[in-house]
Amino acid sequence: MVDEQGFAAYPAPAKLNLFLHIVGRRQDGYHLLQSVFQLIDMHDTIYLRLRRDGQIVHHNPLPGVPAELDLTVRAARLLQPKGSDWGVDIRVDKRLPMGGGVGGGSSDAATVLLALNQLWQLQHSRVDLMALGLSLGADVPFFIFGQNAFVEGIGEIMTPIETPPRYFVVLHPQVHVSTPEIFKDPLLTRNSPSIKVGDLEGAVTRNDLQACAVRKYPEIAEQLNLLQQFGDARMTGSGSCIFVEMPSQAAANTVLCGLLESINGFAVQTLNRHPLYEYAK
Ligand SMILES: C[C@](O)(CO)[C@H](O)COP(=O)(O)OP(=O)(O)OC[C@H]1O[C@@H](n2ccc(N)nc2=O)[C@H](O)[C@@H]1O
Ligand SMILES: Nc1ncnc2c1ncn2[C@@H]1O[C@H](COP(=O)(O)OP(=O)(O)OP(=O)(O)O)[C@@H](O)[C@H]1O
Repeated sequence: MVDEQGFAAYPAPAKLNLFLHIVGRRQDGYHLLQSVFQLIDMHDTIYLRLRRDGQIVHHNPLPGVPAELDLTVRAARLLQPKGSDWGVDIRVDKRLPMGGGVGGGSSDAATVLLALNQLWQLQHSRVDLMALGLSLGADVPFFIFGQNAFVEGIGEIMTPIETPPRYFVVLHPQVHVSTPEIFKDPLLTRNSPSIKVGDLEGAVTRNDLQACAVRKYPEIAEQLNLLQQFGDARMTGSGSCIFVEMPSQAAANTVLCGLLESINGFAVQTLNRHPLYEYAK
């Protein structure tokens, strides 16, 4: 759907890391992880309008993120063929908590790659877009993959998995967690035993980054305590967001309504596929 200014809307959904184990470290310092990445129905919306003057223009840069550093602009530049007159106007309706561990920036970048691949008639394959996306962030390939997945490597090796429909309460403690800072922590567990995708059912799992984040940010510890009364609450990614499963959307809403107004939260439902899944082959 195109609005009166000629912009078309493209969703950029969030993810939860249902667990995240660190199983090793590469020579370059990047960590080898194992995780289940689950798409959820909370999303940013990216508005795109084609240009034919080769320019990439961001109309509403995020506070603290200069346009040239925004992952949407970087994704468009990465995809733009050299000397091409294809360009794009970009507007972002930011809903996903930044630095929240729900992959907002990565998902925005993936949505731009998927949408512009079509709008600019480039016909890159899904695999090519995933490889391009990895240079923007470890989570970008997952969003281009577009299916819930058991993820390994630094985030680039994906095995699709079927996950049942589920409901979660997601809370956003108001702290900005630095991902590199958490990964650098000398106390980080880096030797969790490797598991096989076939052994996922019934496996005892956790988020290895959580202990470091809880030590550094008491706000995360407090809200985890709060959610733990409802179930096995844990952190997603490198935080700060935390989540707990609920039996239904109504139960998730009831929990949210019972929280202090100062607490930021969402009731979410899982997605089976990325809404732009069909944009890549
Ligand atoms: C931990 C996750 O949230 C899981 O979804 C992501 O893998 C993090 O992805 P991201 O926020 O897009 O992070 P990136 O921009 O790729 O990496 C930020 C920094 O985190 C560290 N990093 C990240 C991913 C990884 N597998 N090992 C790392 O050591 C590196 O120091 C890197 O410079
Ligand atoms: N379009 C964008 N949306 C959000 N952040 C962006 C964007 N472009 C650049 N950034 C930068 O990326 C940083 C991380 O943002 P993001 O919201 O993706 O973190 P995250 O949810 O913790 O990611 P992850 O789950 O991948 O660790 C931001 O603090 C911001 O400086």
